[in-house]
Amino acid sequence: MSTHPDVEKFMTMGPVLPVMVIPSLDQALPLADALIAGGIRALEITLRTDCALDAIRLISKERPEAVVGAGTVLTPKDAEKAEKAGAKFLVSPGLTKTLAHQDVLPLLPGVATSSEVMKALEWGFTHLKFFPAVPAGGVPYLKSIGGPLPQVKFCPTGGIDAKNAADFLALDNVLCVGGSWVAPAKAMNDGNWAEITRLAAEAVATFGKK
Ligand SMILES: O=C(O)C(=O)C[C@H](O)[C@H](O)COP(=O)(O)O
Repeated sequence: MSTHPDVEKFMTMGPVLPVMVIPSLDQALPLADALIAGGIRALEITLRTDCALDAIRLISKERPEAVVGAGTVLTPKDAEKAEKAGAKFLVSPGLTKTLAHQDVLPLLPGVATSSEVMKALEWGFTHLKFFPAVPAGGVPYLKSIGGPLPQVKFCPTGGIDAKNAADFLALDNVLCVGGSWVAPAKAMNDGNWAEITRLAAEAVATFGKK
Protein backbone atom coordinates (compact mmCIF):
# COMPACT_ATOMS: atom_id res chain seq x y z
CA MET A 1 0.00 0.00 0.00
CA SER A 2 1.37 3.44 -0.89
CA THR A 3 1.10 6.39 1.49
CA HIS A 4 -2.48 6.48 2.75
CA PRO A 5 -4.05 9.97 3.03
CA ASP A 6 -4.58 9.34 6.75
CA VAL A 7 -0.81 9.27 7.33
CA GLU A 8 -0.58 13.03 6.79
CA LYS A 9 -3.52 13.46 9.18
CA PHE A 10 -1.71 11.53 11.93
CA MET A 11 1.54 13.39 11.23
CA THR A 12 -0.10 16.79 11.51
CA MET A 13 -2.19 16.03 14.61
CA GLY A 14 0.65 17.30 16.72
CA PRO A 15 4.18 18.29 16.10
CA VAL A 16 5.38 15.39 18.26
CA LEU A 17 4.66 11.71 17.81
CA PRO A 18 5.59 10.08 21.12
CA VAL A 19 7.52 6.81 20.80
CA MET A 20 6.19 4.74 23.69
CA VAL A 21 7.98 1.69 25.09
CA ILE A 22 5.63 0.11 27.64
CA PRO A 23 7.21 -2.65 29.76
CA SER A 24 4.18 -3.35 31.91
CA LEU A 25 0.48 -3.26 31.02
CA ASP A 26 -0.45 -1.35 34.16
CA GLN A 27 1.56 1.59 32.80
CA ALA A 28 -0.42 1.77 29.56
CA LEU A 29 -3.43 3.86 30.59
CA PRO A 30 -1.58 6.20 32.99
CA LEU A 31 0.98 6.89 30.25
CA ALA A 32 -1.68 7.49 27.60
CA ASP A 33 -3.60 9.74 30.00
CA ALA A 34 -0.48 11.73 30.87
CA LEU A 35 0.27 12.37 27.18
CA ILE A 36 -3.36 13.17 26.34
CA ALA A 37 -3.51 15.60 29.28
CA GLY A 38 -0.45 17.31 27.82
CA GLY A 39 -2.22 17.73 24.47
CA ILE A 40 -0.79 14.80 22.48
CA ARG A 41 -3.37 12.46 20.92
CA ALA A 42 -1.54 10.48 18.23
CA LEU A 43 0.38 7.78 20.14
CA GLU A 44 2.96 5.32 18.77
CA ILE A 45 3.30 2.20 20.89
CA THR A 46 6.36 0.19 19.88
CA LEU A 47 6.00 -3.57 19.50
CA ARG A 48 9.18 -4.01 21.49
CA THR A 49 7.70 -5.29 24.71
CA ASP A 50 5.65 -8.37 25.53
CA CYS A 51 2.59 -6.35 26.51
CA ALA A 52 2.70 -3.93 23.54
CA LEU A 53 -0.26 -5.47 21.69
CA ASP A 54 -2.31 -5.62 24.90
CA ALA A 55 -1.41 -1.98 25.55
CA ILE A 56 -2.60 -1.01 22.06
CA ARG A 57 -5.83 -2.96 22.68
CA LEU A 58 -6.43 -1.37 26.08
CA ILE A 59 -5.70 2.24 25.10
CA SER A 60 -7.70 1.97 21.84
CA LYS A 61 -10.71 0.64 23.73
CA GLU A 62 -10.58 2.82 26.83
CA ARG A 63 -9.38 6.10 25.32
CA PRO A 64 -11.25 6.64 22.05
CA GLU A 65 -9.99 10.24 21.91
CA ALA A 66 -6.48 8.90 21.24
CA VAL A 67 -5.30 7.68 17.83
CA VAL A 68 -3.15 4.67 18.57
CA GLY A 69 -0.48 3.43 16.18
CA ALA A 70 1.99 0.56 16.39
CA GLY A 71 5.73 1.22 16.13
CA THR A 72 8.64 -1.13 15.43
CA VAL A 73 6.48 -2.94 12.87
CA LEU A 74 8.88 -5.22 11.00
CA THR A 75 6.69 -7.67 9.07
CA PRO A 76 3.19 -7.97 7.57
CA LYS A 77 2.42 -10.36 10.46
CA ASP A 78 3.19 -7.54 12.93
CA ALA A 79 0.87 -5.31 10.90
CA GLU A 80 -1.98 -7.84 11.13
CA LYS A 81 -1.53 -8.29 14.88
CA ALA A 82 -1.46 -4.51 15.41
CA GLU A 83 -4.63 -4.05 13.36
CA LYS A 84 -6.43 -6.79 15.31
CA ALA A 85 -5.42 -5.07 18.55
CA GLY A 86 -7.00 -1.81 17.36
CA ALA A 87 -4.08 0.18 15.94
CA LYS A 88 -4.98 2.81 13.34
CA PHE A 89 -1.55 3.26 11.77
CA LEU A 90 1.87 1.62 11.58
CA VAL A 91 5.41 2.96 11.91
CA SER A 92 8.50 0.97 10.92
CA PRO A 93 12.20 1.70 11.35
CA GLY A 94 12.93 0.65 7.74
CA LEU A 95 11.14 -0.63 4.65
CA THR A 96 11.09 -4.06 3.01
CA LYS A 97 9.23 -5.26 -0.06
CA THR A 98 6.82 -7.37 1.97
CA LEU A 99 6.08 -4.54 4.39
CA ALA A 100 5.65 -2.09 1.50
CA HIS A 101 2.93 -4.34 0.10
CA GLN A 102 0.95 -4.91 3.29
CA ASP A 103 -2.48 -3.34 2.96
CA VAL A 104 -3.77 -3.77 6.48
CA LEU A 105 -3.18 -0.24 7.81
CA PRO A 106 -1.65 3.09 6.75
CA LEU A 107 2.15 2.84 7.10
CA LEU A 108 4.82 5.44 7.87
CA PRO A 109 7.99 3.60 6.84
CA GLY A 110 11.53 4.47 7.87
CA VAL A 111 14.41 5.44 5.58
CA ALA A 112 17.90 6.79 6.11
CA THR A 113 19.41 7.35 2.63
CA SER A 114 18.41 8.90 -0.69
CA SER A 115 18.39 5.46 -2.36
CA GLU A 116 15.95 4.26 0.29
CA VAL A 117 13.80 7.34 -0.30
CA MET A 118 13.81 6.61 -4.06
CA LYS A 119 12.82 2.99 -3.49
CA ALA A 120 10.01 4.11 -1.14
CA LEU A 121 8.81 6.54 -3.84
CA GLU A 122 8.75 3.67 -6.38
CA TRP A 123 6.45 1.84 -3.98
CA GLY A 124 4.25 4.94 -3.68
CA PHE A 125 5.37 6.25 -0.29
CA THR A 126 5.66 10.04 -0.08
CA HIS A 127 5.55 10.35 3.72
CA LEU A 128 8.47 8.74 5.53
CA LYS A 129 10.11 8.47 8.89
CA PHE A 130 13.77 9.57 8.84
CA PHE A 131 15.48 7.15 11.18
CA PRO A 132 17.81 7.33 13.06
CA ALA A 133 17.57 11.08 12.54
CA VAL A 134 20.46 12.46 14.57
CA PRO A 135 23.01 9.63 14.15
CA ALA A 136 22.30 9.48 10.38
CA GLY A 137 23.18 13.13 9.84
CA GLY A 138 20.55 15.28 11.50
CA VAL A 139 19.17 18.56 10.21
CA PRO A 140 21.78 19.32 7.48
CA TYR A 141 21.44 15.81 6.06
CA LEU A 142 17.64 15.95 5.87
CA LYS A 143 17.79 19.45 4.39
CA SER A 144 20.14 18.14 1.66
CA ILE A 145 17.81 15.23 0.85
CA GLY A 146 15.03 17.82 0.39
CA GLY A 147 17.02 19.37 -2.48
CA PRO A 148 16.58 16.61 -5.08
CA LEU A 149 13.60 14.96 -3.34
CA PRO A 150 11.35 17.86 -2.22
CA GLN A 151 8.15 15.86 -2.71
CA VAL A 152 8.83 13.71 0.36
CA LYS A 153 7.60 14.73 3.82
CA PHE A 154 9.39 13.37 6.87
CA CYS A 155 8.93 12.55 10.52
CA PRO A 156 12.51 12.52 11.81
CA THR A 157 12.94 10.17 14.78
CA GLY A 158 15.93 8.99 16.80
CA GLY A 159 17.92 11.30 19.03
CA ILE A 160 15.32 14.08 19.01
CA ASP A 161 14.50 16.00 22.16
CA ALA A 162 13.14 19.32 23.39
CA LYS A 163 16.42 21.02 22.44
CA ASN A 164 16.77 20.01 18.78
CA ALA A 165 13.13 19.39 17.73
CA ALA A 166 12.58 22.99 16.62
CA ASP A 167 15.52 22.80 14.18
CA PHE A 168 14.01 19.75 12.48
CA LEU A 169 10.49 21.24 12.46
CA ALA A 170 11.83 24.37 10.75
CA LEU A 171 12.66 22.32 7.61
CA ASP A 172 10.17 22.50 4.71
CA ASN A 173 10.19 18.71 4.36
CA VAL A 174 9.36 17.95 8.01
CA LEU A 175 5.74 17.63 9.18
CA CYS A 176 6.35 16.29 12.68
CA VAL A 177 9.05 14.75 14.84
CA GLY A 178 9.02 11.46 16.72
CA GLY A 179 10.68 10.71 20.01
CA SER A 180 10.72 9.00 23.33
CA TRP A 181 11.79 12.11 25.21
CA VAL A 182 8.19 12.94 26.15
CA ALA A 183 7.75 9.49 27.73
CA PRO A 184 11.07 8.79 29.45
CA ALA A 185 11.59 5.39 31.09
CA LYS A 186 12.63 6.97 34.39
CA ALA A 187 9.43 8.99 34.79
CA MET A 188 7.41 5.90 33.85
CA ASN A 189 9.24 3.70 36.35
CA ASP A 190 8.78 6.33 39.05
CA GLY A 191 5.08 6.64 38.20
CA ASN A 192 5.78 10.33 37.67
CA TRP A 193 2.92 10.89 35.24
CA ALA A 194 2.82 14.61 36.04
CA GLU A 195 6.33 14.92 34.59
CA ILE A 196 5.19 13.25 31.37
CA THR A 197 2.22 15.60 31.10
CA ARG A 198 4.62 18.50 31.66
CA LEU A 199 6.98 17.29 28.90
CA ALA A 200 4.09 16.72 26.47
CA ALA A 201 2.52 20.12 27.23
CA GLU A 202 5.91 21.79 26.86
CA ALA A 203 6.39 20.15 23.45
CA VAL A 204 2.92 21.18 22.27
CA ALA A 205 3.33 24.75 23.56
CA THR A 206 6.86 25.16 22.19
CA PHE A 207 6.46 23.63 18.77
CA GLY A 208 2.77 24.29 18.14
CA LYS A 209 1.23 23.10 14.91
CA LYS A 210 3.21 22.95 11.69
O1 LIG B 1 10.95 1.46 17.46
C1 LIG B 1 11.02 1.89 16.32
O2 LIG B 1 10.25 1.57 15.41
C2 LIG B 1 12.07 2.83 15.96
O3 LIG B 1 12.24 3.14 14.82
C3 LIG B 1 12.92 3.39 16.98
C4 LIG B 1 12.36 4.62 17.68
O4 LIG B 1 11.71 5.44 16.80
C5 LIG B 1 13.50 5.31 18.33
O5 LIG B 1 14.16 4.42 19.16
C6 LIG B 1 13.13 6.51 19.10
O6 LIG B 1 14.31 7.19 19.34
P1 LIG B 1 14.58 8.07 20.62
O7 LIG B 1 13.55 9.16 20.65
O8 LIG B 1 15.96 8.58 20.40
O9 LIG B 1 14.45 7.15 21.80
